[in-house]
Amino acid sequence: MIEKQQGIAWFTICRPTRRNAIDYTVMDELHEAIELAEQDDEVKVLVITGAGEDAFCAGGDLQVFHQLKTKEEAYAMLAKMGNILYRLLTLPKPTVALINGIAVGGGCELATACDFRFARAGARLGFVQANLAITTGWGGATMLFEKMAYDKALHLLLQAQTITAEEAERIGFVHRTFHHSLREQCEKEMSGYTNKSTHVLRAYKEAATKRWKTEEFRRRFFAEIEQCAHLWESEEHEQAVQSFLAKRNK
Ligand SMILES: CC[C@@H](C(=O)O)C(=O)SCCNC(=O)CCNC(=O)[C@H](O)C(C)(C)COP(=O)(O)OP(=O)(O)OC[C@H]1O[C@@H](n2cnc3c(N)ncnc32)[C@H](O)[C@@H]1OP(=O)(O)O
Repeated sequence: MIEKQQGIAWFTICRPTRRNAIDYTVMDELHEAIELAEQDDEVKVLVITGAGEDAFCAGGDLQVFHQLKTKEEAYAMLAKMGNILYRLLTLPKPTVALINGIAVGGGCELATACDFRFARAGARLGFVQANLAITTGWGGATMLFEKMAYDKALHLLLQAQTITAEEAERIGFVHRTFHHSLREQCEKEMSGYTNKSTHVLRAYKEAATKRWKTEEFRRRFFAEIEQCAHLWESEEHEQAVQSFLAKRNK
C-alpha cells in the first residue's frame, strides 16, 4: 500500500498474517513505490514499514518460494528482488525502514537497502538465512558490508540469530529506537528533511550513492545473489525450509 503525506511516501507491506513476508505481489508494489518516489517531486522521503503490530517483514515468503527448486528458478526470483533493492539503495531521495516489529532474513536486507533504520524498542532483528543453509539472496550482505563495521556485519551474518533493536542500535545497524507512536516519531525525525528542496535532497543522495553505481559494486552485488541461488538447490536448504513449513502445518 502506498500513501503520500506531507512530503513522505509511505510504503506498507500488507500481509500481517504472514508476518509481512515478501511474495511477487509485494515485490511489484515496492517497485511501484520506488518509481513514484523517484519521479514525483512532491515526494521527499520514502518510508517502508509493515502492517500490524507484530512484524516489519519476515523475509521471502517461504511457502511461495519453496516451489522454486533449481538454481536457475531461484536466481530469477532473487535477482528480481535484488534489482528492486539495488534501485532502493541508489534512490535519489532519502529512505527509511520503519521497523515496527520482527525483521528477519530478507526483511533485514530490505532494511539494509534503506538509508536509515528506525525501530520499535524491543523489536527483534536477524539475518537468519544461514539457519536455512543459504546466504543472503537479495544483495543484503554486500550492502551491509558497505554500511556497517566489518566485524559487526560479519558476526550478524555468521551467527544468524535475532538481536533486539536496542542491541542493533548499539552496533550501528539501527539509528533510532522509539517506544511508542512510531509513525509520528518517524515524521518528526524526517521533518528536518521534508522542509528542504527536493533538488538538494536529490543532489546529496546522488553524491552519496555514486560509489555504488559502479560495475565493480554491481558485480559483487549480483555475485552474492548467484551464490545464494547455488545454495538454494542444496538438500540442506530443502530440509530446513520443509522443517519450517512442517511446524506451521501441525
Ligand atoms: C527468500 C529470500 C531469503 C533472503 O534472501 O533473505 C529469505 O528471506 S529466506 C526467509 C527468511 N525468513 C525466515 O526464515 C522467517 C521465517 N519465520 C519465522 O521464523 C517466524 O514466523 C517469525 C518471523 C520469527 C515470527 O514468529 P511468530 O510471531 O511466532 O509467528 P509464526 O511463526 O506463527 O508466523 C505467523 C504466520 O506467518 C507465516 N510466516 C512467517 N514467516 C513466513 C515466511 N518467511 N514465509 C511464509 N510464511 C511465513 C507462518 O507460517 C505463520 O502462518 P500460519 O501458520 O498459517 O499462521
